[in-house]
Amino acid sequence: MKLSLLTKLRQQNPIVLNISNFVTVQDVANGINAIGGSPIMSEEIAETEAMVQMSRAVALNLGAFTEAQVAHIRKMGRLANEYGKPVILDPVAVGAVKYRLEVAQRLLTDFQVSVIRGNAGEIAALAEVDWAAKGIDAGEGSGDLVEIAKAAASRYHCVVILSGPTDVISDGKNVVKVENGTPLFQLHVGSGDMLSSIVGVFDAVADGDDFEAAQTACLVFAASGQLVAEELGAELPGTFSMKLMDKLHLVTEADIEKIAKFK
Ligand SMILES: Nc1ncnc2c1ncn2[C@@H]1O[C@H](COP(=O)(O)OP(=O)(O)O)[C@@H](O)[C@H]1O
Ligand SMILES: Cc1ncsc1CCOP(=O)(O)O
Ligand SMILES: [Mg+2]
Repeated sequence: MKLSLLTKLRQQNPIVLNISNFVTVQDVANGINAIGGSPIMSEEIAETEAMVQMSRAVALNLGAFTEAQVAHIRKMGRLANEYGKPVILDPVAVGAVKYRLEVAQRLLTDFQVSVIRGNAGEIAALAEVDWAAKGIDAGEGSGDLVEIAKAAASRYHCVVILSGPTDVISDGKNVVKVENGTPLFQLHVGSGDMLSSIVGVFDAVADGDDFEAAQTACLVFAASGQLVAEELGAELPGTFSMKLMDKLHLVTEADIEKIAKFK
């Protein structure tokens, strides 16, 4: 775990390029901004090369794409590989819709991703493990989360974050579990999307260490939410999302160290 990445990213304010979905785009942009990165979103394929060149990481969210956007996503992924920029993929609802899974799997053969971040239902689908995903949510399953994360990481040759009550992060061999968080995350649509793009901010300054970037982003994000929930002391999803943005901006390495729970 490399908490110093938090200070480093705030000093460097890296640009992170995003393909977002129309549901959570505002949260994702502000989440990147609040933690200390500089977000940019794009919907025009003609500007892809310039966008990738000026960015330090690329976060591709498959939350609500059209067929035309798949070509844009493919071009962005390939250019990111060409220019050596880390790519984060969020495979939203691939466990619930076969078409989405097929598109995600095709994209994963078109370019190399650095990190895949999804919930249990999404990562199980990519690893081809039986699981009953429910829409954008993890759903129900009985598989071993560590084995599922490891299998997906080995299969796609990247780091995998299987998020949930415990975040499981694996590079296919090594595994780290982050146990911080709050169930309030589940009451805010866009928590996962924010995390995926924030992984991009950490990876932008991690000098190629995707595994460290992924772990640290998970810890900072989950611990920030936990701190907000503890301060709130009540189940208030609207206030939670507002205060989460404040906390992402204000949280320090020392605040996180005090409550960090990982192994
Ligand atoms: N029940 C929970 N308890 C603690 N943290 C949680 C819980 N559910 C989700 N989280 C946290 O919420 C964030 C988003 O993860 P997740 O809900 O799995 O993504 P998605 O929104 O894509 O389904 C992660 O930081 C994760 O650790
Ligand atoms: C509701 C919804 N529908 C398509 S994408 C999306 C948002 C998913 O956000 P998250 O996975 O972060 O909860
Ligand atoms: Mg999600």
